Amino acid sequence: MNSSPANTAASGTAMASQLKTVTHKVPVLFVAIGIIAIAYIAFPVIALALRVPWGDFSEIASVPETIELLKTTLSAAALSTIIATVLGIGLALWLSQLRRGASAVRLLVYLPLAMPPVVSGLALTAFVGRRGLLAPVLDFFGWQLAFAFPGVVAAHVFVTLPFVVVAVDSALRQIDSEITASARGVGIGQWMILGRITLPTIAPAILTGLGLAFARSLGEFGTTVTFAGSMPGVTRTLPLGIYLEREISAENAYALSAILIGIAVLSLIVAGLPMLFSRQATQKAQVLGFMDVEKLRELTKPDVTGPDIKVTSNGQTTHFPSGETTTVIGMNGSGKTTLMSLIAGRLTSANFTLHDNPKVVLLTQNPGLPKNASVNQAITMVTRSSARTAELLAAAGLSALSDVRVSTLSGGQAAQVALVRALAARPQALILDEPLAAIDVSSAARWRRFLHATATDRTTLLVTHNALDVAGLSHNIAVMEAGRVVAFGPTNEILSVPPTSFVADIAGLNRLTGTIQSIDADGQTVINSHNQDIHGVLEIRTSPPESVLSEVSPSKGEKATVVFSPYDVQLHLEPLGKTPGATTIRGTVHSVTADSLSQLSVSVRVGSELITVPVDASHALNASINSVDEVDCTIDISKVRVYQH
Ligand SMILES: Nc1ncnc2c1ncn2[C@@H]1O[C@H](COP(=O)(O)OP(=O)(O)OP(=O)(O)O)[C@@H](O)[C@H]1O
Repeated sequence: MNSSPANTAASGTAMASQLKTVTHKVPVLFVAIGIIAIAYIAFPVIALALRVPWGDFSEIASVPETIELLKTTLSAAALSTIIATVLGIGLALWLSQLRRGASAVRLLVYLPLAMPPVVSGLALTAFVGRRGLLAPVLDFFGWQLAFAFPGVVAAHVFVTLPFVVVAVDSALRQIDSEITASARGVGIGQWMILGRITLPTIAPAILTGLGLAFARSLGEFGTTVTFAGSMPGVTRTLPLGIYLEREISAENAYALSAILIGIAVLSLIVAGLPMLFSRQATQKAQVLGFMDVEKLRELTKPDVTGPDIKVTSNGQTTHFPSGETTTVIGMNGSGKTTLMSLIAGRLTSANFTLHDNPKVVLLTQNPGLPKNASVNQAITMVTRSSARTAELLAAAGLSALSDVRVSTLSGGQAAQVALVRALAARPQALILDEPLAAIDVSSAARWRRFLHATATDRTTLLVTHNALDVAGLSHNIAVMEAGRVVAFGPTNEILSVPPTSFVADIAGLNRLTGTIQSIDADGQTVINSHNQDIHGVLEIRTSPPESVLSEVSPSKGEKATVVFSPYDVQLHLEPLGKTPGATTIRGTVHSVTADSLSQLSVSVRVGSELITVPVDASHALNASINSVDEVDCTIDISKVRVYQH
């Protein structure tokens, strides 16, 4: 049956509506503990509710004394919550960028939570009381805090501030740092990052902090009575009123307590409402369009072509030419990401210099898109024009994603949107770290076509482990090992004379190292590699890349590299005598892997190095190759290339 795009989308929608996350049950023990914990809180509240004289409740609630208590309580709570929220958000934002001393500041901010209320009141008295440290300043301005309403607010701010800081600080610490780093990288200003990315992300935490601060302020007692006293209509809040009423009429005290609990519950509900109504965003299955390579190229071209990227790292200078793509390859941990982060200005080091200052955009494997924004909004933060964003998305074939929330994008969709956003900044230098790894084969092919077409517009550095990227996109290769560029040169030269075994793997070649034993007039050379003599033909390179390989007249005892194709190797399970015209390498079988159902690759260990030999699957099975078997590998001498180090 044919499935049209419309059908596919419709079935995708139907699927999305049926999706539910599987919840994993916790052991019954924890259910029991949870119930005990809830009961521990609920039963005292229920017991209190049973003692409230509900028949007289409205009368008690409406007497002038109660209204007065409520006014003082609510105004102090509202004012102190506003002040604590402003101070708390500012402090938490500062803490989020503080490297040293952040733990000490956190300890200090959380201190009021651990201080006995009376001690907090005494501390405030010592600081801003009538004879406190700041008394001369307060007197100069004619301000009085102690035993006055501002003192109530000051006491409440002191005890509620930690609630806001704890909530906002922990939310800020959970923000993916790549989101803000990549936003800065594509040129989004710090106020826009704050207003459009950071604050919307932490909004639920701000509301939680605000609700907790308000509720805590409603119940504040000890600090207030110690610092501001209990003057009716001025500093006496509801908790103080309840405490005093307890001596006169327990029933009235219970009724006032019910009012206090009611307001506290209401404030927590109001603070939690946005989370209650915020539904988990979902995305319908989308059918993406086709890419218009030329249009996308036109829309993302830098205004001025940038200079070469010239960097000096640990005393070694490397040029990444403008208008070309350089693939940066190397084993895991060889320092590729670190070098790219240094070039993009995300890391600094005393041993690193970037000589020119092109407009660099780095796109890491993490798309770093703001989760709360739609795709359209995320890109418009860069373009500042929704019309241009729409053009970009259309050219990239991603219009269908325009209104989709970033948090609901699939990994491959997010990777493509992140590419569009990086390009929207019209970078002079584009650094891409495995940009196509998450993208499906046909979309990746389109992006490869685009990257190939746009290479002349800028300097492109591409960190990749993918041989297709290297073969299809790369003008030059930089090979990294142990934090250094150990070889740099045109792609075909680096691939034909792999400077490391890692590059040999990518190039699909076998590589062994050794020392030159002899060279005859025809260039026939004998190399001693792992105590074996290997015969080959010496190749003198006419344009050596800036690498470990160089053009010097070779002589006996010098280091050399032997290169040959796996397809030129014959594998023999029985020891061979001398074979005319061929060189023999003895090794042990290291592993056997299946390239396809009909073809296997046998990895043969030669000393500390490995070579690969493709063999017919049926042949290998008949011969039952084992990982410990000794084998002979023969290669036609004319197919063995020898290069001097
Ligand atoms: N020039 C350098 N100076 C100091 N430390 C470095 C340097 N280069 C790399 N490192 C350290 O080596 C580690 C690995 O580096 P990095 O993440 O850059 O490797 P990579 O090649 O990108 O690895 P992968 O392919 O796994 O992503 C990091 O902890 C990094 O801090």
